[in-house]
Amino acid sequence: TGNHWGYGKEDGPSVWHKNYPVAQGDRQSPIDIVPHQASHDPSLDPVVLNYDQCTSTKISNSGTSVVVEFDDSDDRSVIRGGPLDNPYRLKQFHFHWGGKGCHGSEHTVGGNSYASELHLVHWNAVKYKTFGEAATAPDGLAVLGIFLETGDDHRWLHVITDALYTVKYKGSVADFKGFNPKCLLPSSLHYWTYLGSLTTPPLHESVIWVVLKEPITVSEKQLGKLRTLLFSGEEENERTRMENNFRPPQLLKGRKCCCFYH
Ligand SMILES: O=C(O)Cc1ccc(OCc2ccccc2)cc1
Ligand SMILES: [Zn+2]
Repeated sequence: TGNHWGYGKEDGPSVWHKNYPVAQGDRQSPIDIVPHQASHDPSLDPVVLNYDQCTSTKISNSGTSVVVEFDDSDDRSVIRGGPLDNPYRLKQFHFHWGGKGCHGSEHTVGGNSYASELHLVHWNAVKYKTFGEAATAPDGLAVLGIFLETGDDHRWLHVITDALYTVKYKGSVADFKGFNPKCLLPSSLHYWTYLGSLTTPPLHESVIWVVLKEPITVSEKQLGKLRTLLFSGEEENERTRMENNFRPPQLLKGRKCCCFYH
């Protein structure tokens, strides 16, 4: 119905352009990051995450991912520095992942994809009044991308995976207070940055991407719990497992990807 989109054959990334023509724009995400072609920009500052006062409010199944929301009524949780001219407020984080044994990150590195990718979505509350307004502005959003690779259990991810049963179906929402995403960060904040877009419709070209080089490690078992979520709602008789909810890399179209070491 209408602008409904998904990750299936009929409604997936290859047909999004029909309802969202910007899908074929000049600054679409994700991209394949080629480390040796990324220019080292000495003017770039370290990225700074102030997540200390950060607490989550709720967890929900958006029908395309699992989303943890935050109270963004003040600057208690912000990302600043790096390529950013202002502090950007944390609004939500969500994941993209593959199917059993298949990789599911959105960005790729030298053509290689990771098992999954975590997106921490922030908005420029200095220049824009609401998230919705920022989401349509060229410098409105800053998304921190963190790769997940499989290995040992992640020490803190179980807090999220243990709550997934409460949001199994599309449209479900549950309380999810007190989770601080700083426990999901890798040890290094070395990053790549480039100008891109939302990786899901409406695909607005409003994202300054900051993609961390160092992945975090989660277990296959923990990733498998993400796949117990459903794309479908409780009322639907079709039960479609939520997996492979990633968009493949898009054309660079002349963009430069910069990198920062500190
Ligand atoms: O991280 C990503 O996948 C990009 C992304 C970031 C934010 C986001 O929020 C949903 C949304 C944004 C703007 C308008 C309507 C809905 C949707 C996608
Ligand atoms: Zn995302």
